[in-house]
Amino acid sequence: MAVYTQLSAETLADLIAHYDVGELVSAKGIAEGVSNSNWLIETSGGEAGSRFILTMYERRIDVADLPFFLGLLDHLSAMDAPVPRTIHDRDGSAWREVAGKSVALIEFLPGVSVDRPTAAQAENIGAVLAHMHEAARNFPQQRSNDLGPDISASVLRACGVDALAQIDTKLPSAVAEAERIAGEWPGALPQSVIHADLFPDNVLMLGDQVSGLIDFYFACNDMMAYDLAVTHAAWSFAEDGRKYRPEIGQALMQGYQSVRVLSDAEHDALPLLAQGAAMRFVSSRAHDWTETPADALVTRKDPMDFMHRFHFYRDFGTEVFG
Ligand SMILES: Nc1ncnc2c1ncn2[C@@H]1O[C@H](COP(=O)(O)OP(=O)(O)OP(=O)(O)O)[C@@H](O)[C@H]1O
Ligand SMILES: N[C@@H](CCO)C(=O)O
Repeated sequence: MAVYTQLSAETLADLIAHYDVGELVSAKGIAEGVSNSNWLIETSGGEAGSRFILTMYERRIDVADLPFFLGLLDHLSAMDAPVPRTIHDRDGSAWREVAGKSVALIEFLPGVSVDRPTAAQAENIGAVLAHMHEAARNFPQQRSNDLGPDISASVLRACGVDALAQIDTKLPSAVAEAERIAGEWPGALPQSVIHADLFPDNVLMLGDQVSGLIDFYFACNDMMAYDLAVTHAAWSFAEDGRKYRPEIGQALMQGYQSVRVLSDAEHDALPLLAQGAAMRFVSSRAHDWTETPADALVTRKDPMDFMHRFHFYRDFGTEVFG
């Protein structure tokens, strides 16, 4: 389910008429995703092509952040990173208002999201992530990370021990662990703009090669090694989310370092950064779980998958990152 707002054919045709992309031919709602409404748009064609993604920003995203998110896509695509560029309307704007909400027309990229990555795919995603970090370094806009380790701890505290225990009796221990991580968090590792949510469903692939990085709506200025840790936590575990796949984790690290070699300080911080990355998803998933009724149309994501990953990094992180 990810079309929250119904738009009539006339409204969509009026909207598309503001862009130099030809006339609207078809618009199909996209089922994947939970945050925004998305449509696959086909037009009779223009310089920018004939297939696009139309995204309507529904919730969570602060409209004041759109210049950062959409400007970042344009910056990265101009640097040849595999990210969709935004299509600007005839007045030069990267977003418009429809039905009281902001919308953006975005380049359609080919490719599919993989459920079970191979080592070759993981190696390529590592290399593409490092290229993206390098390409984003001179992006002029700033956005702070509003889901850092302090926030994970305060979100978990706000959920409350009772609510956490109702999800799983082992979940309340996350509060003290999140506070410890926040207290030990490194301060001065190299930064760039990071994706911060590079899960397999946010990567499009053609064979072994990444054809698109999408969903930059958590992007922010933060430590590059933290983004690598997020990606490691998101990619290197089997389908049930809990069994480490060493060949994937190793290939990801190798791919990343084939483009950008980590400093000793970054390397030494990885076990802690990976614990913080896992805890970021424990906290947001626990928060969403307590806010979403069990019978809601949106499937709730299990915070315990990432609690297992957190334990793994806490107990074996030094070994895993060598
Ligand atoms: N530029 C693109 N090119 C091709 N397909 C895309 C593109 N952007 C999005 N999609 C498709 O639309 C789906 C939903 O997009 P996305 O993941 O950004 O949704 P969302 O609701 O904004 O985010 P979330 O995953 O956080 O809920 C993706 O799974 C992908 O199939
Ligand atoms: N990718 C995240 C959702 C966005 O915060 C998760 O799987 O929990």
